[in-house]
Amino acid sequence: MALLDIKNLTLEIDTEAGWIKALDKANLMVKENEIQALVGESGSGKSLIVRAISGGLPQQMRITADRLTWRGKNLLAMNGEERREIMRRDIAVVFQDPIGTLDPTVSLGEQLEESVPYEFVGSGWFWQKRAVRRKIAIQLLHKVGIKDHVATMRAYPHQITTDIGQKFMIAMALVSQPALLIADDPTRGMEATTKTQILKLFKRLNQTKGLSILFVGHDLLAISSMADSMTVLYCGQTVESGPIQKLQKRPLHPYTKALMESAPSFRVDLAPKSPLVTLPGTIPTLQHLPIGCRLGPRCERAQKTCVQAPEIRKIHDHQYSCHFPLHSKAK
Ligand SMILES: Nc1ncnc2c1ncn2[C@@H]1O[C@H](COP(=O)(O)OP(=O)(O)OP(=O)(O)O)[C@@H](O)[C@H]1O
Repeated sequence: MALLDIKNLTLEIDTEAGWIKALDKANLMVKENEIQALVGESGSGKSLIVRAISGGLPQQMRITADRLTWRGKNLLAMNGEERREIMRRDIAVVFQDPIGTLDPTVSLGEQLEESVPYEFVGSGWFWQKRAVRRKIAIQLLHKVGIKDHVATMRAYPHQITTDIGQKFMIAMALVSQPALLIADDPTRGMEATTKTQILKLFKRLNQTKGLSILFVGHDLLAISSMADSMTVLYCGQTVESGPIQKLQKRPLHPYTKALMESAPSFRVDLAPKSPLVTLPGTIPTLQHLPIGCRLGPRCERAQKTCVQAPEIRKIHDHQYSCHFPLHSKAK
């Protein structure tokens, strides 16, 4: 059974121009023990999917879905408390801008110790419980590659670097031993060495602890080095998903191909100094969304039919939504 299963998720935002579909029937599945990447250009709706999973959307957003389940249970039918319990124990999210989500007035050590679930602390006198919390916190910091736990635990959020901040937030996320870690663009803006450390950490957690990871981002090189499968989002619509090697070797959606080609080293067959092939135009704003397949105006394979949104088609574990996929006879 899939851990997380999202089918036809639509998220509308109330804007001055009325309700706008920022996500239009998006699909995503994360299986047990896998690293699933969610990729797409900036503004394609990746963070909105993360917010829809986390719950607690602001009033100007509303969602509908044919399926939004966690281990088969309907998240949309749950009350606030049930939903929070899943987010407390089963699903952990590392958001963008890690340090901004911490309390600036409390030391990192205290914040981490406080977030250890009471179930893990056991019974005893308060100083015994505090010692258990501290031990768990130190172990977590070492696990994420923070060696100097003393300095880190004493520090306040404004005193640490972005890299330590990101590792610290991963430690905070792991404290409840979740089954799924959602990392929203966790390596954005990081220098190469730290990025590699974080990616290796994710891979290790996946391989040794069986942690499932939803890795959200646009760094295709990083993603190809660690993810098992990939879901590609364009302007709020899921265009393709499947095992990463299949998408890499033989993408079926023109957008996936363009995305791959925009990351030159991702393509094994690209000759040195080849010109970069990218799509013409830019991702449309929410106020000017094309009808049907939203890639239409930028797609050289588009035809009249593309004003109707394509249904999902499947070839084994490879799914795509395109009327005129690559490698097909049409066009
Ligand atoms: N609170 C909001 N009000 C209005 N529009 C919003 C809001 N949040 C997101 N959007 C719009 O929804 C679209 C998708 O945003 P989202 O942040 O999910 O993109 P993204 O793929 O995560 O981008 P990035 O990679 O830059 O983080 C964008 O056009 C964004 O401007």
